[in-house]
Parts: sequence; structure tokens; C-alpha cells
Amino acid sequence: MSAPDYDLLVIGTGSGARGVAKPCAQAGWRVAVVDRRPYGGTCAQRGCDPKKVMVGIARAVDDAARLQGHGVDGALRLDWSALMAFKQSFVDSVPKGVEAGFRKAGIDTLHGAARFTGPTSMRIDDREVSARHIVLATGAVPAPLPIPGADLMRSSDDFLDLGHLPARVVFVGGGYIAAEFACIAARAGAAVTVVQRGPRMLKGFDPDLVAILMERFRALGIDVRTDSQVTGIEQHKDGYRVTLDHKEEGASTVKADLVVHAAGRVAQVADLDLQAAGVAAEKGRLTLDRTLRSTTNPAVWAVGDAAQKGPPLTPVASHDARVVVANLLEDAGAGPDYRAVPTVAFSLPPIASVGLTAAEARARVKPVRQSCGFAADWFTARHNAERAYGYKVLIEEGTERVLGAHLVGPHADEVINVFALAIRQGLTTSDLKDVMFAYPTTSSDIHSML
Ligand SMILES: Cc1cc2nc3c(=O)[nH]c(=O)nc-3n(C[C@H](O)[C@H](O)[C@H](O)COP(=O)(O)OP(=O)(O)OC[C@H]3O[C@@H](n4cnc5c(N)ncnc54)[C@H](O)[C@@H]3O)c2cc1C
Ligand SMILES: NC(=O)c1ccc[n+]([C@@H]2O[C@H](COP(=O)([O-])OP(=O)(O)OC[C@H]3O[C@@H](n4cnc5c(N)ncnc54)[C@H](O)[C@@H]3O)[C@@H](O)[C@H]2O)c1
Repeated sequence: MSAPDYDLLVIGTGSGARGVAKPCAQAGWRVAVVDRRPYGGTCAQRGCDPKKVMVGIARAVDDAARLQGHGVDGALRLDWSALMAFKQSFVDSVPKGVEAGFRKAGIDTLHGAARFTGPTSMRIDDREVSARHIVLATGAVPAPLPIPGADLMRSSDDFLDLGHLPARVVFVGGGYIAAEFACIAARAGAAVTVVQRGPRMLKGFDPDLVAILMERFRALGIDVRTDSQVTGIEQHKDGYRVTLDHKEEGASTVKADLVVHAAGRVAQVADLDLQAAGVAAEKGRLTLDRTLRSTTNPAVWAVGDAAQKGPPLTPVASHDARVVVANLLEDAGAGPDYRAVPTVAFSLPPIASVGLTAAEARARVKPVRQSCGFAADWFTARHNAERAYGYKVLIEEGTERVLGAHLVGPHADEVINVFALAIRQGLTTSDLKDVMFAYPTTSSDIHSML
């Protein structure tokens, strides 16, 4: 049998792929990466980064609106096409820069759609490539929605590329994408409706804090329809009709000029021909052991959104990559450690969460103290003219270790990282109280939150 072309072939060029390919090349392995889309993956081109640029501008408009009469005189207007051009200035350089980075590291850069032809071989367009190890870092795609008219929905990729923002926008689903994009669209002047199947938006976040955020959504004019499932979309001369089915009230319709899929994403593994490699999957999920290796093909590993072991977030993809590198290069037999993964929905204002939830705390044998409050009268809230400010911190009784933290309000997206550090390092409330936080900052409120 001839020697494989590479020690390692990585499918994808996003955060997970980069985190695996580069250290292996540095260790002297022959490595290739492949992508069928422009290099760089979701986060930098169609996710976190372009979204954050857009939220930043929406926040500037929001700040000005809230501070009207407190020194700001005259409303700001969001200029959609200038915003898009600014966003694009970050995205345009990504593919070239990422590919150059791989090449500089001595990695072969291939282009095309990869699919398995055997346990250690893949076809990339018309070329056959073999490798000792194959890492799937293929990311995720919008979950298929089995409703009539599903093809009329636009994806988050499309929303981030809209040349013009239509007047009426409906988001199907009420998670991260809906929360973030709804705020951008509302601040840009669109009439926004969010249709959420469950009893509230942002189901992974603290319910009391989501309730605080929802007051702000109402003030922004965002119409949130909870307990409602989208059952169909039709195209009419004057736009789309989105049919909803409310749990108790039954069917109704909402008119829209744009309908955006915000109903969850699934691992992008359906078109890899996993069977040809003997890679097991169940209901679209790869079957992986605790070291992120396929249980049925020891040459195949997965990281990030493709692995779906941890929450589908960029820092998790990078963490998975470090784990797989340790397993590939040192045979470490390591598994990921998803304790205290902080997460933020970049709404206006942001909502954030890390560690134990209040519901998990109630189910625990060891008692947990909850320190929580609605902090609209604190200095941070008042000088930002922001009523949506609240916190919930979960503390183990006896040891006083911080186990969970949940925040909504100004700079929640930054302050959550302090709690992530505390939880990950097993710090106690007195450890945190011992820290002198710069004043006046939102982090300096942490002492009062404990
Ligand atoms: C709108 C949006 C906003 C987000 N915002 C945040 C955020 O603020 N913070 C956060 O932490 N996370 C955020 N996420 C999630 C985050 O982007 C992902 O968790 C992360 O990018 C996953 O990285 P990855 O390396 O696993 O996959 P990806 O970066 O998705 O890379 C997968 C790559 O594989 C390629 N590929 C797939 N199949 C094949 C094939 N068969 N052949 C060749 N190439 C293939 C794809 O083209 C793609 O380039 C967001 C996601 C979205 C959609
Ligand atoms: N800030 C961030 O970190 C960030 C931002 C955007 C996306 N992401 C990642 O991307 C993933 C996908 O985001 P998302 O917002 O699409 O999914 P999500 O999982 O956050 O939320 C989807 C919601 O849609 C609801 N839903 C599903 N089908 C429905 C239907 N037919 N009608 C009404 N509601 C329906 C679900 O109940 C769920 O609450 C997330 O899991 C997240 O990890 C992260």
C-alpha cells in the first residue's frame, strides 16, 4: 500500500480547523486543509465578527436614543449601506489572509468540496487525497424546517449581506440570531417580529433576565410572539405571509418583506458520505468518543460545530482543536472541558451567562445561594440611561465558590468574562471582593452582585 499523501487532512478553514492544522504543521506533520467556500469559516465572515461590527453601529444609535435630553440633542439615523460597507471592510481581507497564514505555516491549501471515498481518503472535486488522520471542522448550517415555503426564508448569511433592509422583517425562531439581528433591524428602522416556539426568547439564558430584556425589546418596537410555531410561508404580490400557530390562540398571519431563518443550526456532515469511511452518525450527529474521535473510524476526529459536543460557539471550536491536537501529537487521551463556557447574545443591551443556571442550582444536593437583583437604580444603569440591568450569581453555600453568573445590561458581554475566570479557577466571593476593580466601570459592580 502506498504512503498516505498527508499526516493530517483538515476539512474546513474556520476557527476549529486553524486550531488543529497549525500546531500539527509546526510539529513537522505534512498537513493540508480544504474548504469549498472562501477561506476563514463562519465566525470571521458570516458570524461573530461581521455581526459585532453591525451591533456596534446599532448600539451607537441606541446610546444616542437613550441619552436624548441628557446631553444628546437630535436623533442619530442608521445608514444601512454605509454600515454594510464598513462591515464588508472587515470581511473582504479574510480569505486571502487566512490562506496566506496556512501557507506560511507550511500547510497545503486545497479548494473544493470534500467527501469520503474510504476510511482515510477523500475526493476533493476531481482529486483523491489520503491522510493518516482526518479532522472534520465543517461547521454548521441552518436546520432544515419541514414547513411549506421554507425555501422562501433567507439565512443569517443573507441577512449579513443585505444591500437594503426591507421595511418588515420576520425572524423564525427566537434564539441568538433573532435576538441580535432583531435589535440591529429595529434600530435601522424596520418593523420586526420574532416568532418563537417556546415560552420565551433565548431559552438558554436566565428567564428573569430575559424578562428584563424583553421590556427593552418592546420599547424598541420588536414584536415577540412566544409559544408560536411558524407553520408556513407564502409569497404574495405585496410580500410574504407567515402563518403562525399559537399554542392557545391558534393560527394567525404576519406580513413581511423578509423572512429570516433563526431556528437553530445543525452540524454540516450530511454531504460528507460518512458511510464510505465507516464513520457512524445518529440523527445527523457524529458519534464521537470523549476524545472527539469517531467511535467507528479511529482515523477520523471532529471539532467545533461539526462535533456538536459543546455549545456551538467559537471559543469551543478553538478549545476542541487544542484537545484534538494533544490527542494527535501526544496521544494524550484528553477530552474537552466545557466547564464555565461564557456565552453572550449581543442584543441591545447584551445578555450573558456562564456556569450553573438557577434551575441546575435547585437540582443540586449541596445548597446554593442566589444573589440577584434588578439594578435599574444603580449608577451604571442611570448614567447609561439604561433600565435593563440585572444580575443573578449562584454561590455554593459553605465554600462560597462562585458557580454561575447571569447578567443583562451595559457591558454584560465584558463583565461575564470575569465570572468565567472566577468559576473556571474555583474562586470564592472573598477572592473576588479582594480584587480592586477600576472605578467607575461595570466590573466594579461585581462586589455588589455577590
Ligand atoms: C450569525 C452567527 C453569529 C454568530 N455569533 C457568534 C458569536 O458572537 N460568538 C460565538 O462564540 N459564536 C458565534 N457564532 C457561532 C460560531 O460562528 C461558530 O460556533 C464557529 O464559527 C464554528 O467554527 P468551526 O470551525 O466549527 O466551523 P466554521 O467556522 O463554520 O467552518 C466550517 C468550514 O467548513 C467548510 N466546509 C464544510 N463542509 C465542507 C466540505 N464537505 N468540504 C470542504 N469544506 C467544507 C465550510 O465552508 C466552512 O468554511 C455565530 C454563528 C452565526 C451563524
Ligand atoms: N452570540 C453568539 O454566540 C451567537 C450568535 C448567533 C448564533 N450563534 C450560534 O448559532 C446557533 C444557531 O443560532 P439560532 O439563533 O439559529 O438558534 P438557537 O438554537 O439559538 O435558537 C433557535 C430557536 O428557534 C426556535 N424554533 C425552532 N423552530 C421553530 C419554528 N418552526 N417556529 C418558531 N420557533 C422555532 C427554537 O425553539 C429555538 O429557541 C446557536 O446555537 C449559537 O450557538 C451564537
